Amino acid sequence: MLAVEGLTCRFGTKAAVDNANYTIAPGAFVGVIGRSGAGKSTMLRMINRLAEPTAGRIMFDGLDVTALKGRELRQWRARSAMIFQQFNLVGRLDVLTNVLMGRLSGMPQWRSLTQMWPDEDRALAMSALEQFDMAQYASQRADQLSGGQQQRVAIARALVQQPDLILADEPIASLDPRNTRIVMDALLRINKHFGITVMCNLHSLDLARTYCDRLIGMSAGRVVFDGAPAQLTEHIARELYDLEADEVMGSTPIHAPVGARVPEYGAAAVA
Ligand SMILES: Nc1ncnc2c1ncn2[C@@H]1O[C@H](COP(=O)(O)OP(=O)(O)OP(=O)(O)O)[C@@H](O)[C@H]1O
Repeated sequence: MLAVEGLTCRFGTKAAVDNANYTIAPGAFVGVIGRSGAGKSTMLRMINRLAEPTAGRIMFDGLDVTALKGRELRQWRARSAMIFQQFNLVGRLDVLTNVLMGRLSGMPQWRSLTQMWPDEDRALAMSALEQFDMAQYASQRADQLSGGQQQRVAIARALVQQPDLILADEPIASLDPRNTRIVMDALLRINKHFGITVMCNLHSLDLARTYCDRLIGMSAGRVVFDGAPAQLTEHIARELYDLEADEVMGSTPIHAPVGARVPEYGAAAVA
């Protein structure tokens, strides 16, 4: 269980996140929504401790995440895998090595320097690539892949960290509609098949409604909505997004049944 208590992050006088309070049960798929600048990235980055809270606490299963330092903080970062809009792969390295990077935190430093990966780690990494139909690209340089493929490699890397929590910061922001769907399906698969909690920042309300079982709506740093997608009325959505409402609510519904559907092995294969 993740518990956020009075969580605040100020940059100068401005509160990017202002007194956020919520709990997230294991296995949830939570969408963090809101217009640009609402504080979504800062919220996720604080949970991973990439951004330092100014006040408040983050608790995870009794662990005070806000107090962690050194090795314990590195362990927490492995348990709360981040996925970024720009994938953050090492372009000149092959796909398999990029995925194996997700195993680094559990490895002695001398071994990580030699890049002599244990067989079981290689097997785990290949299996993660297979989950997202990327195994055939294992020996290819990461920078030769399309954006959607790169993001699937990043998701495979997150998966081999064997995290408790995946924090995805606008993971589809630079993808076309087809790859958006493939990547969101990959996250849904991780969530439903492996039971890993997912928190995902999304600009598109349509996507958030389609994939998430709970939405946290932010505006000017504050949590102004917290509930099931069905509870987010058009009226609240318009308040949340203001002038951006028409843009994010879209005109074409995305036909993916909410919640229960888990993409089959290979469903993401059509890249
Ligand atoms: N390192 C920083 N220094 C100063 N201000 C920052 C910093 N990071 C974020 N902010 C400010 O905090 C506010 C929230 O930013 P944040 O990136 O968390 O919002 P967001 O909802 O993720 O927006 P977007 O969807 O555009 O990424 C913004 O006003 C932003 O300018």
